[in-house]
Amino acid sequence: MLDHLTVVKHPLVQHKLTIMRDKETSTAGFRQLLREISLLLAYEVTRELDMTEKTIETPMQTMQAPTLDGKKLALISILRAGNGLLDGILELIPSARVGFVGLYRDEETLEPVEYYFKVPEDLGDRLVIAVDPMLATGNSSVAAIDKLKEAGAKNIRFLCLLAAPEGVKRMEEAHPDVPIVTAAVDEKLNEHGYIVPGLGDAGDRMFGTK
Ligand SMILES: O=P(O)(O)OC[C@H]1O[C@H](OP(=O)(O)OP(=O)(O)O)[C@H](O)[C@@H]1O
Ligand SMILES: O=c1cc[nH]c(=O)[nH]1
Ligand SMILES: [Mg+2]
Repeated sequence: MLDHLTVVKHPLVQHKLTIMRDKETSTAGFRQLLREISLLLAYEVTRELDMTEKTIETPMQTMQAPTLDGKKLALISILRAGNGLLDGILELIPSARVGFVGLYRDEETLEPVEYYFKVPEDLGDRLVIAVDPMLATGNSSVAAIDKLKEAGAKNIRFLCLLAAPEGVKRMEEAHPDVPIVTAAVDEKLNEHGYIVPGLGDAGDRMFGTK
């Protein structure tokens, strides 16, 4: 089992995150860095996968070699910012199945509003990795994981870039069975529900919408 919370302290992750936080970093730079960092975070969130062995012929001899066991895993992007993590991880795990949960946060209530849901049918048979760069109040990720469980998912991990302590606590209470992997846990949320020091609105910075 992964720990309930894993903070990835790898120097490359921390260096790239610092550039992403910088408000002078361009949209193109932010998007590229998110892609790069997602590969490193994917390495951590895919620890402890079930393995088996198969017989192969190397050019030298026959051997029993390790290989991943079970069905292909399912990556679930929490739209829209989740797509920034998804693209990089798909380079590493090209055969993964992919689903989408469309949610946006009402700016007044901070409650998630759902607008789309499409996931692979047999989620219950797969390891499910839900991705969203930001875990702030936790309202969006808790709602997305509620929906994934309703759709049958049993073995879920959550990958984000940046978390607030409030969001980590909320996830621990609502979904204690879901390990979280993140690059950093920041100080707190501000009065508008934004992570501080944070990096601003991940979706807007990634897509240049503000
Ligand atoms: O933990 P929470 O308080 O729920 O906040 C986190 C959510 O907010 C952002 O999405 P946003 O609503 O801005 O939508 P977007 O991805 O379309 O920009 C972010 O990508 C998370 O989904
Ligand atoms: O700081 C925050 C909080 C929620 N969503 C974001 O994109 N950033
Ligand atoms: Mg946004």
